[in-house]
Amino acid sequence: MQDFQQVINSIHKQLKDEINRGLVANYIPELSHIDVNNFGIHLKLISGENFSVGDSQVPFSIQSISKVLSLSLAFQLQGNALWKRMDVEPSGDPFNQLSLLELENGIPRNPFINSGAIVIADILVSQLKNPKEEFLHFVRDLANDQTITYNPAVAASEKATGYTNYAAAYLLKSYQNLENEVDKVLDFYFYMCSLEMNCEQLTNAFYIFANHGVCQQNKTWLTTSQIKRINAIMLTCGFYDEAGEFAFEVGLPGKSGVGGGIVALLPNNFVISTWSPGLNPRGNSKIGMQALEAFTTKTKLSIF
Ligand SMILES: NC(=O)CC[C@H](N)C(=O)O
Repeated sequence: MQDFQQVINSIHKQLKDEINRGLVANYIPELSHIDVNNFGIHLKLISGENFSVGDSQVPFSIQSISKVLSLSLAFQLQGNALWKRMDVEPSGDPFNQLSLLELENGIPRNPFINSGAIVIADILVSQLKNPKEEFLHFVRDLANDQTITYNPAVAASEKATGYTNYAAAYLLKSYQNLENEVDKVLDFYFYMCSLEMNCEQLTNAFYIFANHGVCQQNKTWLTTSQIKRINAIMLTCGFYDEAGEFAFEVGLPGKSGVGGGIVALLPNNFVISTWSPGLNPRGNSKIGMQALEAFTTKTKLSIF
């Protein structure tokens, strides 16, 4: 077996002093205080073995990574009916782009751009009695970790400044693709994005995507076919308008968030998470992408 600890140690060492680390997201004021020098990696093999380096135990705002988890819960509850309300095509546009939504009559391109994730939030608000509590329980159970929580200050900060998300939600409403009131749906959406997890917790939560829907506690959460579909959407749409570049450089399905986290996986093999809060111009973690490119190149483990 390869010496995975040595591989991630060397990647961490090589990138930890890189001067150009990208810029911390500041459009959500509460995220702008995060130290750009944080850098952690956690690798979990399908066997359950763990390898960690750097700030892998420090919780951070998972932001758009939560969109994979909300899609999973909505898919579990609604099955294929949810595809009537959104598509599964990459947008090739930034995550908060609105013009496509108008052009395509209120049907979001995919569940990982903001408008698609707002429709998923609407589905969960309709289906669940206490959406915030039940979504949090779902994530905690998936990761087998009851310490995972929301950060209400981050949710409030985004609520106060999230005008583009309000615009997207009103546009969806005008096309009758939002059942609930805009404020109610966005309140849940902002909480969902404010979830805090560390690299290890993320690999635990995403273990099911590498293991046909079955978590480490042997519980089945989604069918093999549903997992296949979610992994396909992660590969084609997981990195906003940089999904092609991520597939080209890294070659794994994955998802990023503006908090600087990335989680990626190789089915039947491993889940890996990185956190480095500096973003490139397209909103993906700069150092995280470089670390994952180095990982799949050094280990020769990618879907290609
Ligand atoms: N890409 C992201 O991580 C964006 C999530 C953020 N909460 C937003 O809606 O803008």
